[in-house]
Amino acid sequence: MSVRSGFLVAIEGQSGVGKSTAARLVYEELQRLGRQVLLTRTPSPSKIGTFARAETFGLRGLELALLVAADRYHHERTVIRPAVADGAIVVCDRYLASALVLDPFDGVAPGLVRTIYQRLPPAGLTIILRGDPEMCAARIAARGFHSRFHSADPQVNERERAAYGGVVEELRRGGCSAVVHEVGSAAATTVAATAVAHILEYEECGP
Ligand SMILES: Nc1ncnc2c1ncn2[C@@H]1O[C@H](COP(=O)(O)OP(=O)(O)O)[C@@H](O)[C@H]1O
Ligand SMILES: Cc1cn([C@H]2C[C@H](O)[C@@H](COP(=O)(O)OP(=O)(O)O)O2)c(=O)[nH]c1=O
Repeated sequence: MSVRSGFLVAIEGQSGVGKSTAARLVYEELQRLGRQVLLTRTPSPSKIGTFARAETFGLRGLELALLVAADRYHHERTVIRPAVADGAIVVCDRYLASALVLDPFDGVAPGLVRTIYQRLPPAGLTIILRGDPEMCAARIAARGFHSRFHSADPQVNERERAAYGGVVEELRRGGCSAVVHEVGSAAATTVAATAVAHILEYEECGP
């Protein structure tokens, strides 16, 4: 049986659904299973990504979308691609789906977003976490706001939830395996265990 080695897994979904928490637990579990694994995120920890993250109140629309896109292209070329080539499973908190969802919310025409990202290599696997908007909004309120994209309004969160659902087929057409996981009221470790199961299944279906 052939097994994939070296691929990118994107963790996506509504604000507050638990992406960062799940990504960290997935990273730890894959390490425990003996995999070579890199945990990262976009906007990335690079200078461009750090600037983009810090400036969601100062920059908006196309300005911010292009900055975030520049960071994604740079991070893919300089960090993700080399790690994948080296055989690592790269777990990335937010990737293409976040742009497809968030940029239009910020007033960038959906067609333009697709054009901007035309040359970005797709993730091998995208795991979209979906949760109850009331629960996600309450978590954001409890965690605090550090971005213009964070809202404690469940209606805003519901819009995000719906928009992520709306890009699943498009990701698949782009060559990415995309799965949706409803987190319900599961503990973070349970959410991560499901994500790991998806990753191991994807790994087995290689190359
Ligand atoms: N399964 C879970 N159950 C309860 N709380 C969670 C769960 N996953 C994450 N959290 C908490 O919810 C908040 C948002 O999680 P986070 O991982 O930052 O979400 P995201 O990255 O999707 O915005 C954090 O305070 C985190 O500790
Ligand atoms: C326009 C745009 C913004 N962002 C913003 C929205 C997020 O608030 C921020 C990422 O910061 P992050 O701290 O990861 O947010 P969250 O806690 O919701 O995961 O970057 C993107 O990730 N992608 C985009 O395409």
